Amino acid sequence: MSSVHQWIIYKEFRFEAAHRLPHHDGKCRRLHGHSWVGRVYVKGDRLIPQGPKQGMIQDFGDLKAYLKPLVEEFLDHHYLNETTGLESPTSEAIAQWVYERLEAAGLPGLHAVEIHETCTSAARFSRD
Ligand SMILES: Nc1nc2c(c(=O)[nH]1)N=C([C@H](O)[C@H](O)COP(=O)(O)OP(=O)(O)OP(=O)(O)O)CN2
Ligand SMILES: [Zn+2]
Repeated sequence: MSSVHQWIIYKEFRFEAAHRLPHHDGKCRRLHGHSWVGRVYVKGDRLIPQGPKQGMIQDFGDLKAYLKPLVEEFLDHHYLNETTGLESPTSEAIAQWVYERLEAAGLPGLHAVEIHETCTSAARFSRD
């Protein structure tokens, strides 16, 4: 009987951005900002056997390259309601938004995207 191997790695990304939740019944209705932390999780079932990426499922540097244009063009120092086009840019909605863009960019092994809005609040999006 053979065992199934699986590795999951993540790359963290950070951005400063403003948002508001226009339908919220509390303070989040008002324009405010966060130091957001995101994580993209990638899975793989084999380690690259040789060469400069030996022992990796994927190079963290390659993950960073997929994230960079998203962070620069849409997330860091942006108003998320405008740049994402989300009516209510919650952590949940932003996690899905990032996931779908990474998926469209063809990131191999994409597993999940996590968005931490504050030190105590986060959401994770993945597909079954
Ligand atoms: N499920 C969600 N709930 C809330 C979201 C969200 O994206 N998903 N967002 C907000 C607000 O944007 C708010 O900025 C964050 O809320 P909260 O964690 O309550 O922030 P606090 O600073 O009050 O956190 P404490 O650690 O409790 O002080 C609201 N809800
Ligand atoms: Zn907020």
